[in-house]
Amino acid sequence: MDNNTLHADVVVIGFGKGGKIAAATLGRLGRRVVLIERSDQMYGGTCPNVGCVPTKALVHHSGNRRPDDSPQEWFEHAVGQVQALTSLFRAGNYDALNGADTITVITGAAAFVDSHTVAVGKGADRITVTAETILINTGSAPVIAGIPGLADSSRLVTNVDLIKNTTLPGRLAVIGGGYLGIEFASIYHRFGSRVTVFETSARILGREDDDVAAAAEQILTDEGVDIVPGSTVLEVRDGANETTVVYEKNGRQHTLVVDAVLAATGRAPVTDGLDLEKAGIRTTPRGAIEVDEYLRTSQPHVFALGDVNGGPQFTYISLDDSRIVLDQLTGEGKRTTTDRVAVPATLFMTPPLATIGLTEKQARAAGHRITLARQNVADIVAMPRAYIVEETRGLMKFVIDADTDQILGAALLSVDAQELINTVALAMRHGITASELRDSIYTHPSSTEAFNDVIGAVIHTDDPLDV
Ligand SMILES: Cc1cc2nc3c(=O)[nH]c(=O)nc-3n(C[C@H](O)[C@H](O)[C@H](O)COP(=O)(O)OP(=O)(O)OC[C@H]3O[C@@H](n4cnc5c(N)ncnc54)[C@H](O)[C@@H]3O)c2cc1C
Ligand SMILES: NC(=O)c1ccc[n+]([C@@H]2O[C@H](COP(=O)([O-])OP(=O)(O)OC[C@H]3O[C@@H](n4cnc5c(N)ncnc54)[C@H](O)[C@@H]3O)[C@@H](O)[C@H]2O)c1
Repeated sequence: MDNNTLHADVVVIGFGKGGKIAAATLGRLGRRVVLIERSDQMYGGTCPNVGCVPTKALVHHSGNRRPDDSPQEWFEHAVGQVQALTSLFRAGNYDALNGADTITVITGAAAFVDSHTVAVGKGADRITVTAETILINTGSAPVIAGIPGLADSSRLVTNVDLIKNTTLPGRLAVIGGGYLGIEFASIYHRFGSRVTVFETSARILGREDDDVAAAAEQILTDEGVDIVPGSTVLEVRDGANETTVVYEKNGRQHTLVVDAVLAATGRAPVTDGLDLEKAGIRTTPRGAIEVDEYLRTSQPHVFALGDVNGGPQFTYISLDDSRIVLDQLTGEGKRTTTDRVAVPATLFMTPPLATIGLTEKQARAAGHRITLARQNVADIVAMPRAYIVEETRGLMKFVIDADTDQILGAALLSVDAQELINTVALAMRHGITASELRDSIYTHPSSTEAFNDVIGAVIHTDDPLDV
């Protein structure tokens, strides 16, 4: 074969979490793997380059700014630190794969030629790769809402622009009060931007119970973030030096002048340019690649992993997708997406909001008789750590099945919540009851020992005997 025609056992399209883990594992097992990534700035995918890692590093740096530090200088320094970190991770990701004898990394956008062949590049530079198995791991990209003037605005920014630009926007409008919008609102406010969040729903964080979303909203508004729930952005109008956001709230029209507008209204699977139709690979009405519970597409030798398959958009889900695919390719072929129990999530505002399982609303709708336990962090006597680290804001809430004492769900808006939720997840997965979690021995002073108090702090029960 010439240099422009390769044959591999496995081709991976996209250097995301699931794809790279699958590539590394298969390479170690002696399979010939070709991984194709369209951008030399994206080795390792979204998470280490423009997603989880830089945003959480910015949470860290924004929290360290002292009142007398110049916002612009502090921000520029922070972006520099974050870029150094992401460069390091990017290089590490590239070397880890391309350094292996069995793995070749090609940089360029891949497209299907037929169901066993993908091509990269054009003309004399075109490389064609055929393979028995193909993994698609092309991730997701921001949805730009169809608001007049938004897509063409010179001040429209995405997570990628914000993370890389060293100029701190003086006034930032965030459209969307979900994970991305609230994390950026919290971060940029703490760096010194004047931040306004526009959310169409009656509340930000609409998936959470009202008491939890209200507590998160209160923390943000107390800090000085402006939140405009129940609003509709009608137009984004560029001026010479600034942009005007025109919006409606309670039937009245208002304007806000800003320096940047962040689109945070969701992310859609990336399938553009893949020429899926040439391979006979179907997509869903929402634009995701259609997969079964083993992540096989409509072509059984082609798998789709991570955000592109329309599943929950988290790095650890992409990682778990790779376990399912590897089990198909090298294991017993039993693992499926339906095996997942109690998948936690954390929104990294300050303090973080970590959630798992059913909300109170969902538990009631599902017909459970429930016991509710909830305490404000400031009132949790067993958790002096909150006072030690001077972060006593937030609350912890547990939704417990009154009949079985199993934990149905939890929402922890608290310092260290991103760690605490993993203990709750483990308990839920392994059938550890709420009482057992409450009565366990935890180190002191730690945040986990809050469970000793909170799970006993019953505020409501559906059990008639207890009323
Ligand atoms: C700002 C932000 C913060 C986030 N924070 C968190 C967090 O804290 N925790 C968490 O769990 N999740 C977080 N997420 C979500 C998480 O980043 C994603 O769910 C995860 O990265 C998806 O990984 P993936 O494997 O699907 O693919 P990705 O990591 O998105 O990788 C896909 C890769 O495919 C490449 N590609 C696309 N098309 C082609 C093509 N035709 N040819 C070749 N290559 C192609 C892309 O360039 C990209 O590198 C965050 C997301 C964002 C945007
Ligand atoms: N910490 C994390 O794990 C993390 C952080 C960032 C992003 N993510 C992932 O990325 C995904 C995408 O994040 P996201 O925040 O963009 O999406 P999202 O779905 O979480 O939130 C979008 C929000 O925008 C609102 N909205 C939609 N259209 C609107 C409009 N025209 N005007 C105003 N508001 C509007 C929705 O009601 C919703 O509240 C998340 O769902 C999450 O899976 C994860």
